[in-house]
This record gives sequence, structure tokens and C-alpha cells, in this order.
Amino acid sequence: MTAFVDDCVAVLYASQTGNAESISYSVYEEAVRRGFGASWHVLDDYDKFGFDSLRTVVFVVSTTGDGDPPDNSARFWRCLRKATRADPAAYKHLRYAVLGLGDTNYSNFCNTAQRLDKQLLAAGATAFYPKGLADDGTGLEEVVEPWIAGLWPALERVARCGSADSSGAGALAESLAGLAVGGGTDAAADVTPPPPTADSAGAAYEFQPLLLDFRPLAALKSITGAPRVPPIVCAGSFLDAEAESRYWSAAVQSAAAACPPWHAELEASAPHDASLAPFLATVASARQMTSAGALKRTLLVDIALPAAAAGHVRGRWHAGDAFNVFAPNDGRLVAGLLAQLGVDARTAQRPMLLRRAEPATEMPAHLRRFGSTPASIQDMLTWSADLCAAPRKQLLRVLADCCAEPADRNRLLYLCSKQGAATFDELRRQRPSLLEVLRAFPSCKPKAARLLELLPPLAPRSYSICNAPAASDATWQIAFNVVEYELEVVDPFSSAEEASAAVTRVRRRGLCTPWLEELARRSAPPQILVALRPNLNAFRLPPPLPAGAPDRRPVIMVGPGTGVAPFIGFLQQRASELARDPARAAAPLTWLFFGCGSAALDYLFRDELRAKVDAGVLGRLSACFSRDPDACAASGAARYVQDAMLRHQDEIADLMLNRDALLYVCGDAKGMGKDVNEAMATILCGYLASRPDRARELAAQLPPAKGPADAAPLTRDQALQLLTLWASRRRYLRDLWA
Ligand SMILES: Cc1cc2nc3c(=O)[nH]c(=O)nc-3n(C[C@H](O)[C@H](O)[C@H](O)COP(=O)(O)O)c2cc1C
Repeated sequence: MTAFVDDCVAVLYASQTGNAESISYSVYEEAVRRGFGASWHVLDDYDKFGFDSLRTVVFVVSTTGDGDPPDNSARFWRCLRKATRADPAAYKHLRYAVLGLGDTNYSNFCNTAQRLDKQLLAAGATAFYPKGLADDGTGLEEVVEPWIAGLWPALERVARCGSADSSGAGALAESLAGLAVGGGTDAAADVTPPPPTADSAGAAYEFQPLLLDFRPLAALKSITGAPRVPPIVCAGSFLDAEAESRYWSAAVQSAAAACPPWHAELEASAPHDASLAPFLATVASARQMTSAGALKRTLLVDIALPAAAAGHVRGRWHAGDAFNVFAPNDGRLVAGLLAQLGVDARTAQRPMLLRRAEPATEMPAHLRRFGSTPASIQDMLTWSADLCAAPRKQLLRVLADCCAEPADRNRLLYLCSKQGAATFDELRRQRPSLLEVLRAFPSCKPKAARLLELLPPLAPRSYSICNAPAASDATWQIAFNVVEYELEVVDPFSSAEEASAAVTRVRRRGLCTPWLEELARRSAPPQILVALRPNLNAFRLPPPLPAGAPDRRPVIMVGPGTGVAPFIGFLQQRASELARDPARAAAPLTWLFFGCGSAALDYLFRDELRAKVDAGVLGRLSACFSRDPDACAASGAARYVQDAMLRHQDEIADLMLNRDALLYVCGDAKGMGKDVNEAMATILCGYLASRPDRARELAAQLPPAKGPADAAPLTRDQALQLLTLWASRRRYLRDLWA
């Protein structure tokens, strides 16, 4: 390998659920393999690795929320803004490439990558390779793999090396006939699993077999495009007897809490903003908000903040904020997985430390704490690895090398090849846990530590707070649907005639909500680990004006289902402002669009909302019932919130265009968030069609239209642009989730 001149490349990532982290890590590894002086960092560590002095950078960034950057880049964005404000050419020394991960089902596709690219270009930096935008909706691989393949020649050019290393780039062709059967040669940890114990079959886990069609494999002579096997990065070693006994005596103290055993370390971590530090809180009470027969089961849970924590977040949280819950994988799944891997109970619970497998390898960020904080394989699998993440090709490729049976190995190789793309999609559609994947290939016995390094980190789950501190500042109340659903899977071996009989219904459960429900049912619920989330999109009411001053901005809130949660907090905040300043009785219009299935079964917070209307805190309430034609007929209600908005289009347009109203939308991103956005575009176009002067004035604020000018005074594209402009000016605020 030729040494490079000026060959340093930093691979930087921002990732919410681990995809960008793991893809960036593969880029980093390949860069090292190709002889670059590479480093790998999370964006928020920018001050530790010296971002300002970097010359060649590859960014891999995902988008979350409503076009928001991942949490682990929040500080970086502030720093970037500050640096470019101080010096508009602050990054003229920087050459970069951006790979964005997103999903076209959301309205702001790959917004983080787009924004980053724009801001770096504006700050004088040069893109040395075209931006890649990968779509999780259709499969990240489609863009990620060719983008990475094309990155290397571009990087070699920019690093002025003149050495082209063709090995490993492009498609990997493997002859099935020539594939050697690997028997788990990737021994990563010192844990050597003994054979499975007789009763360790994980029977309690509700296991659902996969239904996949491997018949096309028989006709193939070779497969192409399978990813390379990533190197082993972690090695583990058990603590000696003395250290282990110290570990156990410390562990006893935290046994009463349902939280990672290393919670004290997390609590002691000093984030940029102290109010964001995790702490232990209690599941104080829970009640079901929906009646039997409702489509979903919605719970209202009170999380009691202990006095010390209420102090550290008191005055620092507001209605509209959200917090993270650190939830574990289902214990039955972990037990089943350990049994499948052949790890006995004693081995699974022995504390160990992880270290780099080789000095040059880097452990994934979420495992690095186990370099100094011992934990058992069982705890690491329970709290640190996402065991239900959609399987990735890289993982399947590694699993292929851990099979004793050639048939299992070949099927796994097929799944991660180009030829097996349709079967791979079907595998992901069935949303299997790792245990279900492993059981489909019975001779596959990977090492537990190898799995840990390949699985994405288990991300905390986030919930909007539905109370305002003014109502109770020592409690966070949350309303959530218990996530349990069924998927339809068609048996690939059934004939067309028996197709209907061949449909299997596969049950799946969420990670956090069934767990919270189970905790809430206990007579003495344990404490859980929570942390306030930064409110990156400023989803809050504006601060009250001084007493006596008229509060002139009307507020329109759109929150069907549990999306109503933050608005309950908003209304409590408004109620307390009004109580303090009764002169505001003639308050600005506050208008809520709420939607549910049925007036009788799942009208969340009905009494509270009616009380707020009676008290004059909520000026208008438009409730919609998607599955209740009787209620719609009786009250004239619409079925969906966007329909209700369209019925009031002139009033909404008037509020937004003439009275400087704020529009808040909370709830499901893919369906409702998109539909409301489209409805708003229709509302604006409709209103402005008969007001050409106003339309021209608004159009003048927008970037020049790309296509031919439309006959209408404000085109639909311009209306959508106007909404984006309002979002950037925080007049149109959205808190959307998947
Ligand atoms: C709650 C949520 C919100 C999302 N919002 C967006 C979005 O606004 N725009 C987009 O392009 N992708 C969005 N995505 C898709 C993610 O960017 C995509 O799944 C990506 O692969 C995640 O990468 P990560 O695991 O590194 O965070 C969203 C995903 C989730 C789960």
C-alpha cells in the first residue's frame, strides 16, 4: 500500500438510532484499510478532536424528528453557527463529502445533510465528492453502497496521493461453490460459550418464525454485492475474583431500580447543559385513557421526579418539552438469545471489560464505557444493543461466517447479496428480533461480543410531557399508546389458490411502552432512568408578555391522538398565565384540532379539554372522529384533522397571514404530519387565489421559482416553500415522530 501525502481524513457522524454511526464506522475502517490516516468521531465531540483544524472530512449524518439533526450533533450546530457568524469564510480550508440518511416518507428528506452542505459551502468549504442522500424508506443500501464505492477514488484525488487501490472497491463477487464454511472464526471475546443448557430455549419469549423464500438460491452459481466482513473491534475479558466481588457488592445497591447497572456513571456525566443529565425517577401512577374496543390502548402515566432531580430540572423545563426513557430489551428475548448463543447463566452474568481487539481498531461509541466500567454480557445485551433493529446486511454477512452448516451460510450470504435483495426486503418487513433471525439459521453461533459490536445502540425512547410546570413541577405526565401490532406475512410456499389461508399474522411489540405498562402495574414500581431532552425545534409557547400587555398572537394547535399531549401542557400554562393576569380574559384565539377514532372510546383528555373551553383558556376545539360516523353526523365533526382544517380554511389563512398566528403540529410524521402540511398548502393557495397582491408580496419573500411560472397567484410549490420559511422562523412548529 502506498503511503499518502496529506492523507488524514476524519469520518464524522451524527446519528439518532445508530445507522449513521455504524455506516460511518465502516467508512472509517475502510479508510484505515486503504492506508489513510483516519479518525472517527461523533460531531458533538468537535472540541475534543479539533474540528476547526480538520482539512478533509467525510460526514455521515441522519435526520430525525421533523427534519432535525440528531441529538448528538446539537452542540456542533451551535458551534458551526457561531463560527460562521464570526467569520463567513471560517471553513475555506475544509474539503468534505456528505452522506445523508433520511426517509422520503418524511417531509424534510435528509434535511441535516442538506443543511450541513449548504452551511459549509457558505462558509467557504469545498465539496470534493457529490452529496449522497440515502432513503431508509426504500433501503439505505441502494445509495450508501455505490456512494461509498465512489468515495475512495475521490478521496485519493483530494488527498493528492496518486495511488488507486482497487482491492475491495466495487462489487464483491463470491462463488458459492468456492465459499469455505467458517465455524465462528471471529472469536472476539474471552467468553467461550458452553453448550446450551437443557432448559434454556427462551420459551417465554413470544417467538415468531420467519417465512422467507430461498428457492431462487438453488439456481444461482454466484452472488455479488455482499458487504465485506468488518474486522473484529472488541475483545472482552472477565474480571478477576476480587474485582468481581467488588462489582457485585456495588450492584446490590442499584437492584431496586429498573435501569442500566451503570446508571450512576450516566447520572454523573456532565452534559453541556446540566438539566439534561439523566436521573432516576419513579413510575408513580398509571391509568388507561381508552375504553375496551378502542383501536389502541392509551395510558396516562405519572413519573414522579425525586426532590433532588426536581431541583436540577426545576425552572429548566417547559410545556412542550420531551424526555428520554432508558428502556431495556425484553428480558425474555435476552434470555432466549443467550440460550441460542449457548451462553450459560453464570457466564452471561459474569462482569467483564471490553477493550480494542487491536490497537488500531476503535470500539463503537456506545460500547466504549465498558472499557472502564465492567458489565455482564447479559446487561450489555439488555441495555446497550438494539436487538429488534431491522437486520443489516453487514450483520448478516458476519453471521454467514458463524454457521456450521453450508446451507445456513449460503442463505445468509444470499440475503446480503444483490441477487437476494427482494428476500432481504421481506426479512426486514417481518421486523424480526435478532433471536428470530438466528433461529432461522440454527447452526449460526456467533460470539456474543461480536454481536454487541455489530448491533446498533439501544436508543432511549422519547415522550412529550403533557403537563406544564405551572400545574406540577415535580411530575412529568406522559400519554402513550402501548405499541402492539400484527403484521401479515404470506407463506411463500403456498399456492395462489390457497393464498388467503397462507397468511400468518405475526405479533410484534414495542420496546418501551409495554415495559412501562408492566412497571406501572407493579404494586411498588421500581425507579427508571430518564433525562430531559433538548427542545431543538423550540416547540414551546412564546413567553408571556408583561402583565397587562395584550397577548396578540393566536395559537393554532393540531394534535390528533397522543399528539395532543404537549397541548395539554400549553393549555395548563395559558391557564396559569390567565389566573395571574385576569385582564387577559379576552385572550388571543387558542384553537385546537384534535382527532381520535371514536367519541366514546378514545377521546383523550376530553374532560380536561372541555373544562379549558369553559374556562375560556381554549377558544375553539375542533374534534374529529375517524371511525365514528354517528358522532360526525351528530356534531358535524370531520373525520381527520386535516379535513377539519380545510373546512375552516379562510379562518386559518386569515389567522396565519393577517394575525401572525403560530401553528403547532404534533403527532405521527408519516401520515398526519404530511397531510396537515399538504392541507396548509391548499389553504394558502385557496385564500390567496383571490388576493393576487398579497400573493405577490409573499412570493417575493421566497427564493425564485425554478420551474415555469404557474397561472395561479401563489403556486403550490410556493405555498410549500412559504411553510418551510415559517418553520425556519418558528411560526410553524412541528413535533413529529415515527
Ligand atoms: C422519529 C423519526 C423521525 C424522522 N424524521 C426524518 C425527517 O424529518 N427527514 C428524513 O429525511 N428522515 C427522517 N427520519 C428517517 C431517518 O433519518 C432514517 O431512518 C435514518 O436511517 C436514521 O439514521 P440514524 O439511525 O443514524 O439516526 C426519521 C426517522 C425517525 C425514526
